Amino acid sequence: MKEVIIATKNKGKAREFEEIFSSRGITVRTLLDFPEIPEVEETGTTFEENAILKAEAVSRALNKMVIGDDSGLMVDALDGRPGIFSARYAGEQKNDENNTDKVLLELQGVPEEKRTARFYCALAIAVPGQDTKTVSGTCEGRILEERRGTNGFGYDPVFFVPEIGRSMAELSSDEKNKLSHRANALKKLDVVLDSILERADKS
Ligand SMILES: O=c1[nH]c(=O)c2ncn([C@@H]3O[C@H](COP(=O)(O)OP(=O)(O)OP(=O)(O)O)[C@@H](O)[C@H]3O)c2[nH]1
Ligand SMILES: [Mg+2]
Repeated sequence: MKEVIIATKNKGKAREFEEIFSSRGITVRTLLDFPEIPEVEETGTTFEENAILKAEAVSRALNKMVIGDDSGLMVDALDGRPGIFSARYAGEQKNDENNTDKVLLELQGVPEEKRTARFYCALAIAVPGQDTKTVSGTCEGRILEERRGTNGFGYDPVFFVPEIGRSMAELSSDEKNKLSHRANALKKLDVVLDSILERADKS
């Protein structure tokens, strides 16, 4: 059985990785399956550094191949914020609801053409005894003035995808998984991942 471990506790991310990998016959496990692994501190200054921290810490703990995902929203009118702080943007009150409210508040009065933004996803793949590799993917869009749709997670309800004319939370999971920052990053990991999984299958 092919299996991939993702170093995440985020249920929204976990679901997307499961959706993407299940169509290829790969089972996904996440930190929700390994509650004994301690929290990894995200002390990096870039998405890539944080993805590496998560992937390597969990790979060391389990002695297995592990993928780390560090991702977030970058709003041009906010000089790229919330960026790597996307999950903790509302400080002590951090959660998807409050983080999104904070972005909407900060963008009050900013006209549509200046509300451009992108989602960014860095993935790190850590394999015992090998150098860790990173890839990244983006998805361009713009921040709406209010929420639209209930699918997805995080900032999805306020992230408008121009090429499709709907918010990310109005897309089905299949639609999101074709164009998201996470999907775009994963495409770049495919070749590496396939060869690792082939080898694991034979051993
Ligand atoms: O609307 C969204 N659609 C997405 O597709 C998406 N991907 C990331 N994000 C935001 O960025 C933070 C990641 O921060 P993050 O990489 O540190 O993850 P996290 O702390 O939630 O979990 P973990 O993987 O670290 O355990 C998340 O919490 C979200 O707020 C997204 N928002
Ligand atoms: Mg995190």
